[in-house]
Amino acid sequence: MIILSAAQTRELDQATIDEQHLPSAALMERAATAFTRWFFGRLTQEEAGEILVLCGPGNNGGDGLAIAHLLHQGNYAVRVGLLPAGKYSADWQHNRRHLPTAVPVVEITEGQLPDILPGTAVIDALFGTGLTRPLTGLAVTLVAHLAQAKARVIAVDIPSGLFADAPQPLGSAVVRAQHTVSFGLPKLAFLLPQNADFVGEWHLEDIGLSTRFIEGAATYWHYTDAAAVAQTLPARPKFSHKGTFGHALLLAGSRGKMGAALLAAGACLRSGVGLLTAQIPSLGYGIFQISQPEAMCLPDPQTDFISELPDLKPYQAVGIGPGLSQNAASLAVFQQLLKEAVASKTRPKGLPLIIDADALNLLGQHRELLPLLPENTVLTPHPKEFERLTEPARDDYHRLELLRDFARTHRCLVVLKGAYTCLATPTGDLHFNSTGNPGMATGGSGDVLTGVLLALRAHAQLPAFEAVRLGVYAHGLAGDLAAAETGQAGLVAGDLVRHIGPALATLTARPAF
Ligand SMILES: NC(=O)C1=CN([C@@H]2O[C@H](COP(=O)(O)OP(=O)(O)OC[C@H]3O[C@@H](n4cnc5c(N)ncnc54)[C@H](OP(=O)(O)O)[C@@H]3O)[C@@H](O)[C@H]2O)[C@@H](O)CC1
Ligand SMILES: [K+]
Repeated sequence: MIILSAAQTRELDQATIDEQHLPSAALMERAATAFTRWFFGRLTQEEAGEILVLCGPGNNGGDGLAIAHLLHQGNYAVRVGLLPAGKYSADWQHNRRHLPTAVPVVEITEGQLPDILPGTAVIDALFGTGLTRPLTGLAVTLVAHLAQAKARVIAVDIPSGLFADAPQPLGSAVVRAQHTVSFGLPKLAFLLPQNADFVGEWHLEDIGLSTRFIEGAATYWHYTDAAAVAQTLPARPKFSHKGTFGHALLLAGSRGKMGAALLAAGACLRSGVGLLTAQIPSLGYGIFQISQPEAMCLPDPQTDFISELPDLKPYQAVGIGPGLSQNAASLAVFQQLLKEAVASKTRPKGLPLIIDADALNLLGQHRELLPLLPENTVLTPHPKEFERLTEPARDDYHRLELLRDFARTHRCLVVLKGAYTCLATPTGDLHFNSTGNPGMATGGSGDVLTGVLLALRAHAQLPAFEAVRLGVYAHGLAGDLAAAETGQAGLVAGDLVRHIGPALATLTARPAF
């Protein structure tokens, strides 16, 4: 799925109207019908009580009027509050004329704000994607009134006052919704932590927007849903052998952090790698061999950390970082790895690398190493690690700019971890992930991701970008499958390892018939 700017969303609406020869009020009717379908499925007449629909002067307000009409037809008790303005959109006027007189309508003024009892279901249709500036005057008073009333707020398309694709000035008034029911495509604003309190839980409703326009639209924002990754993992041919799926090398672990190495190794093995070798400090040799009998183990001469890089010839991908520690010896190993991973005659694209955790911190301290990264190297920072590689971000939108610039400049794949993990590519595209849950905010989740990505990058048939997008999605899906069993609070990283196989199974190609 793609994500469009507010301006492109307007073009999409227009393209749909033109292509399908629709009166524009008919598209609005579709939006209102989709919204009420969602609403009917969520709240009965008794649960909803008397609903208040707040309508602004544009098409978002027009949606609100059409929604009020449909709720009334559905025997819900509904009243409308209108935000007065100098001009109203044509479709707003159409829906205002057709609103049954049995629906009470009040024009809101500073002196006459609507009564809202705690728990009242309020539908926010004040402003949508046509917002051109922060709210002022009466709209600000109304937003504050709504917040104070402790209402249950459901936003139509987007919470009023929130820009769909850009930050609003600090302190701007924005409606805080518990639910946002949006049309067609997700909005960038929904995916950023700074907007979470405004957007609440968001839901997408299909209103039959022009697929031709969507397919041709130029955007670098993407949303990885199930359709984007379906059948990405090649099916295993009957006559395959362990060499078919690659031999991966993992450099991980130090005293007190052997768990990170074990989690990454377990995840790599469960993600279909042919062979896995792990270079680990020798103190972990026994526990590693017992816990991961399927992996081969190279004990480092050092007891507590890694100090040597093995011969890289046998390997199709290398993962470095989980639990590594940041001492001089690990830095030397990391530098050596980067020098040897560069493109050569035998490996024209360079050696696929996954760089995580302490290896990212080493990279942040030694940015002179950045030009050595082979093309399509995978970096998996969380926001703090990313900041160490670049600079502190002013806000979430600025962080996305930094992310995009970084991936383009260094021609690498950067996985910025968090809710809606964002994968930035060398071409400047940003892919937000749709799977995962807050239960995964627990120690070791990142180590598991490194293991998954290591296996998929070692796979000969998966191109770099497809491998990483698939791995990020499958990792989140494993988290969702695990949380269904353990609950979010009870989820630990080891549960992700147990569920990564079933997650990948749902994303495997079915043989053509
Ligand atoms: N197009 C379609 O067919 C479909 C559209 N759909 C729906 O329409 C929504 C988009 O509608 P929209 O473009 O009319 O924008 P919307 O946000 O309602 O209001 C803009 C108005 O507000 C004004 N204004 C702006 N900022 C302001 C501010 N801070 N303070 C005060 N005023 C401000 C602005 O006037 P301005 O002063 O900027 O000229 C303009 O008059 C979309 O979110 C979805 O819900 C669906 O029904 C599907 C079909
Ligand atoms: K709204």
